[in-house]
Amino acid sequence: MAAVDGGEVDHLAGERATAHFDVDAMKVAWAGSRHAVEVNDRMARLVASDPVFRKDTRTMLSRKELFKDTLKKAAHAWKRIVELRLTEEEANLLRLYVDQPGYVDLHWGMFVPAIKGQGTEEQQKKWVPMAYKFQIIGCYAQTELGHGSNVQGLETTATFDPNTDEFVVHSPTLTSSKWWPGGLGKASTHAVVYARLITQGKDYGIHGFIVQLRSLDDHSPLPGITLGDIGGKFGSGAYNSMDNGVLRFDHVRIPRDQMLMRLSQVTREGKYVHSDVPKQLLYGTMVYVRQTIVADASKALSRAVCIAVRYSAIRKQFGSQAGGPETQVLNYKTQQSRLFPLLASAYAYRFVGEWLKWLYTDVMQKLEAKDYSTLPEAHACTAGLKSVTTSATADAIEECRKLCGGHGYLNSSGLPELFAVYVPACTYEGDNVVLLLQVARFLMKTVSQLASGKQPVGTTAYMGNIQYLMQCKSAVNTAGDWLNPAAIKEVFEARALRMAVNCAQNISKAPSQEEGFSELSPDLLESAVAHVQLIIVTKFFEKLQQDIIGHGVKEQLQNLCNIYALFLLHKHLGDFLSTGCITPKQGALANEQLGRLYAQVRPNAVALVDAFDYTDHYLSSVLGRYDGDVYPALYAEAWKDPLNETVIPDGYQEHLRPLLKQQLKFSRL
Ligand SMILES: CC/C=C\C/C=C\C/C=C\C/C=C\CCC(=O)SCCNC(=O)CCNC(=O)[C@H](O)C(C)(C)COP(=O)(O)OP(=O)(O)OC[C@H]1O[C@@H](n2cnc3c(N)ncnc32)[C@H](O)[C@@H]1OP(=O)(O)O
Ligand SMILES: Cc1cc2nc3c(=O)[nH]c(=O)nc-3n(C[C@H](O)[C@H](O)[C@H](O)COP(=O)(O)OP(=O)(O)OC[C@H]3O[C@@H](n4cnc5c(N)ncnc54)[C@H](O)[C@@H]3O)c2cc1C
Repeated sequence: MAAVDGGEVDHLAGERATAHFDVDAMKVAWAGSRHAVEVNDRMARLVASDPVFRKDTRTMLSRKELFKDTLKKAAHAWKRIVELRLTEEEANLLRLYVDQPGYVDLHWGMFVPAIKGQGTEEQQKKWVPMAYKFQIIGCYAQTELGHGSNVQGLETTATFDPNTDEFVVHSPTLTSSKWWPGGLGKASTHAVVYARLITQGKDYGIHGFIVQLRSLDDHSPLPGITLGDIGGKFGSGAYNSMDNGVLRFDHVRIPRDQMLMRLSQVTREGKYVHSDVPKQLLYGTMVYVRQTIVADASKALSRAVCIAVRYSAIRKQFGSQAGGPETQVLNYKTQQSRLFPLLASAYAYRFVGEWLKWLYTDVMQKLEAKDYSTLPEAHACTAGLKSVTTSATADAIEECRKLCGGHGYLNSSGLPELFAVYVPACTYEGDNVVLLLQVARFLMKTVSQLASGKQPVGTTAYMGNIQYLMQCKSAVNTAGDWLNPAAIKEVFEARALRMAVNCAQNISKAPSQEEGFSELSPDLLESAVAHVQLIIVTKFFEKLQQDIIGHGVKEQLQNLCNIYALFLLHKHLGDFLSTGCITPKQGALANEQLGRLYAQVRPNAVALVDAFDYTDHYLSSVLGRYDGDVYPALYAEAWKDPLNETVIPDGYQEHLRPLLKQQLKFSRL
């Protein structure tokens, strides 16, 4: 302890020695089970030890080279999966650790789930085995040039022709061109295409269809199909490994049985039949993927935090008055107050992601049994958590870059690429604002039902306690009182409920519900965020109720949970004060407690990021190296840049030399 506080520990081995808990046990808490630690570790090492999966020069490749490299890695990964007879769990992890966005993400992440979720048993029997063997490659073609968020506004048509028992898929306008689907541009042979179903002259709205795009012999586009890549995207390397595509149909015919018919069918005669299920199940693939994106948020955030914590323990600046050692930047209170809430958030998102996976599985089981009652909550939770965790993670990666000073801006830090790959998560699978408005709509409905005596359940159950929560006052008296989970939960519940009720009351004053909702939408966003943050805090507390084994592990998690909650309270102090949930004095006490908690995390910080168990290959950061040997690595990395291949740069003879040797002088000189 003294060594850390005194700034004498200048390498990561010393940092690890100061930890007050069993890191291996924390690895189990983080991964979910001992089995999960073992399989993660094995797959990460398998990837790290394979030269085909190297990624250290990735940011120096041209777009074409990068794309070819992605095809090579995907094919090699598949070869290893088959050769080693990996299980589905192992194969998913192997792909995760390859860590290069590519068509396989959409093939496994959306195309297969769409067929499984929306196809009949017969359709699944036909298509899923082909997809599982990679005899076909699929993508998810929903978004168009003119519409992404407004799914009901899509323009592509699929018109049934009873004469031939086929659908005619067509892009009637430029804006109906499919635009964005990952894997579509160059790799996919098939797509699940979302189009307006028209039969017997009537438009029945959006439905999914399996459409073959390219020849299985030579990969050329099939007749009537125009397709390609939509062009370079944000950042060098990064998401440019993905072939997001454009696709147009010119009266392309597909057999009737390629309409995904689990939810609704078109008969041989062209009659439209809708099963007895909610129409929203059409959006089921998006709900599934949003749930996986929450788990991905904790991965991305923990990577960035791991880099920033390790480097902050190595980096020293100032602090030496008499020629003594300088201070590790991790010892600066400002560095701690910026970094430790992000560390806590990584753990919080990990646990809420675990819970969301459980919720999703539970809802799916209920749907199988034709119980659709929990669907709205599943939608609100996946949409809200996707939105809050991805926005916070994107901001946090950028904050970690700044926390690493100048070196964080180098590609070799790993942070610019991580940010560029991650930031579209705020947009894809539902723009974060659009999704929060869905949560707000759900909250307004729940509030309006309170008057009728309907008891809310699940994550809105707290709203049933309206009499108390609308008028309660926090009893916190000392900074230490903020360590009581009940005190924290109460103010988070009161804040979320009061914000929702305020919005509902203001909406009711508007000429119409719709106008009120539109006018109040900025407030509704904040109300939705408050509700989602309550969910994350609550699930962290619930995690602490579980059987957590290992010396000191629970204590560390308790600290992180309190940091997460009190940091939010501090950040959104305006909400808590304006709704009268706490007093300014109580706000100040929360901040005081936060400072104490940071001091407790400090000696454990490096061990807490070690518990993520990331290989140096996966982190791909000279700043985040496990051994902390940062400077030689930074120095060596610079010499790998193509610009350093020659001492004299290309262009010297044409452009630099003439300039330096010029005879022309400005007349005024
Ligand atoms: C590298 C990672 C590896 C693996 C993982 C793999 C893949 C993921 C990784 C990367 C992702 C890469 C690419 C992303 C792919 C995409 O982006 S696909 C395209 C995604 N597009 C969207 O998300 C569009 C967003 N828009 C919508 O979801 C909807 O259109 C809308 C909800 C915003 C609005 O729809 P409307 O039909 O107009 O709805 P409404 O009138 O507002 O609501 C009607 C009622 O339906 C309820 N509802 C809406 N959505 C759902 C849903 N999903 N589930 C259940 N219920 C839903 C809504 O609440 C309303 O209910 P009421 O009771 O109030 O009537
Ligand atoms: C990297 C990447 C990969 C993608 N992959 C796929 C894929 O594989 N398949 C696929 O089908 N699609 C894919 N998409 C498309 C993606 O799903 C859409 O871009 C996303 O759903 C957002 O829709 P939009 O582009 O229409 O945004 P818009 O809705 O046009 O958003 C523009 C702005 O308008 C605001 N806005 C929109 N509606 C409202 C409203 N009702 N109230 C208030 N504000 C509003 C938004 O907040 C935003 O600020 C991908 C996108 C990206 C960036």
